[in-house]
Amino acid sequence: MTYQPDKTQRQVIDADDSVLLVCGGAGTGKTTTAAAAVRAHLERADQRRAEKAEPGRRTRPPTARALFLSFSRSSVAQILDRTADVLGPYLPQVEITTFHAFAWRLLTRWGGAIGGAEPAMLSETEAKLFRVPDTIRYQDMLPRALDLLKVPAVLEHLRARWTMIVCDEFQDTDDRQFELLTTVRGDARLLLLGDPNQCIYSDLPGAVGVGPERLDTALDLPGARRIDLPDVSHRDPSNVLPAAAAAIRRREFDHAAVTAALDSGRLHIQAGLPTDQEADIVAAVVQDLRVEGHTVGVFSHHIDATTALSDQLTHLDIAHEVIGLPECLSSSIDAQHAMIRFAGGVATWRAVLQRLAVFVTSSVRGKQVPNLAWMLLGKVARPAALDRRLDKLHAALQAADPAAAVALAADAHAQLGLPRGERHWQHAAQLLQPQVVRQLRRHADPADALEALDAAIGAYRADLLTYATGEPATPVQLMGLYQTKGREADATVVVLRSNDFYGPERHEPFETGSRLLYVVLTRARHKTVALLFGDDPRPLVAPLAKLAM
Ligand SMILES: Nc1ncnc2c1ncn2[C@@H]1O[C@H](COP(=O)(O)OP(=O)(O)OP(=O)(O)O)[C@@H](O)[C@H]1O
Repeated sequence: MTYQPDKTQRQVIDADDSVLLVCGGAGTGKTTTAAAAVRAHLERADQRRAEKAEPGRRTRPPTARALFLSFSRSSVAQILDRTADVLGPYLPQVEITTFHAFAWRLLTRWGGAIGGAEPAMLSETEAKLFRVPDTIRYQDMLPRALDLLKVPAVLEHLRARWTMIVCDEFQDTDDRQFELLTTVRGDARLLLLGDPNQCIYSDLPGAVGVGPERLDTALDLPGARRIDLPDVSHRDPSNVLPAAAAAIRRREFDHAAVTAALDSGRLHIQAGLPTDQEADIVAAVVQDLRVEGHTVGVFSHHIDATTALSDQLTHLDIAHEVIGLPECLSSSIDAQHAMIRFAGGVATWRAVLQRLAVFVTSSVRGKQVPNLAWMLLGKVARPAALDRRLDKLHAALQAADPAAAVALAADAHAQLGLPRGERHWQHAAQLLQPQVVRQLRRHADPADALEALDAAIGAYRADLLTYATGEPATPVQLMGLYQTKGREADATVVVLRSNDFYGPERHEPFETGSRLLYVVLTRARHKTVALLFGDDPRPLVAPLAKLAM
């Protein structure tokens, strides 16, 4: 459907307030309208610029630019996808990024100003396995960026850069993100998009200051005004799914809106499903939805479940993408890259084993390092079969040149019999192959090619870890429940298991957990299938099981 703003959306687009808070339920058009408002702002700035460029004037004011800040890589990818048409020719004047990618960019560009060396990023998995001095972890980025903003020249430069800043999912900003936003802003207009009913990060560890009251903080800023979008979903204009999701958020499971959604088949619930057949059952549902011609979002709580399902879909030949496991993908790239470097004589075998250990650790969930990772690092005895497979890979790589090593590295997951993350490994191979070919073509000396490859991969890796890179749009996308914010698909499959952990809430009304359910149940344009595995559903979702067919 083409975007035709309604009356209230038009007010947002035409507004010129210094701080505008736009609130609305799921699918009411906050993000799309913000893109239209950015375009209108840039058009007005262009017009003023043209007026000032009268004959005789030597200098023109600089081109206006806008910054669009969001939380996750997945939201950024979808914002780009959904707003490209609305922004039209103004797209190049809009920087769309995540808070962490923004902080990382500041640190790499200006970090020297606060006395740091060129920063190197350490992933959470690497931090579990190795101690590396002078590295930055994900959670260090925002505090370090805020330190950097104390340098007057840096702040002055940034404040001159944007005349409008949009913050999507504003209800989930923590204290540091809010400080970053209000500090870099200078005189720029702020457009803040929020929905208190979608505040889902308040119980996450380290989420200081996250809560629906963040919206009041915005209204305390000088010149702030609030506009509420009408409670009409443009995602599902029948409003059947949003109304049912709203009733479920309020824990009114016997509400007429829920019954209507079930009777119309737009909401379909199955419960008591056998846990040991999860991947098969979900894959079959996805296959049926694809046959009906739907794009599908599959939401599940555990990374390990997502990875197993991904492997199952790969075997069924269903094209899909796993969203939000960037560490698993970046560590696949690193491990294969290390193998290519080993074949080129510039990395040790130990480096290959280290990178494999990081990959194995990042493909499982939880704090525990898997035994296989310790085996690869030589801290625990290896079974003879693993030793044999490693020796075979070692010999094959030693005999290969970098071009041949790419194929060996792509095959190494299967050859070594690694238990998880096959899809990521394949994806990494697809990304690496053209890079290696390009660098070998450009540089006659393979050593130069490998050096250029290092630089290209370093940049890509940082993008993945800061959620700056969007994923290709595939018809089936798998993601965690917390990554569903801002997303939409024709149909969604929500996988709920008896052993899922939905945070510290123990009793009704499950305020935060119910907001998560609301987000998850409002992503579909046409149909949502909820699949409950196991006989003992968590209290948060147990009433859904009672509604099962
Ligand atoms: N006026 C409109 N006319 C047609 N389509 C619209 C209109 N407003 C929004 N849409 C479409 O509705 C869908 C939901 O819009 P959008 O993602 O902007 O909503 P949102 O409020 O940001 O949602 P959420 O909070 O659930 O992420 C998008 O596909 C968007 O293109």
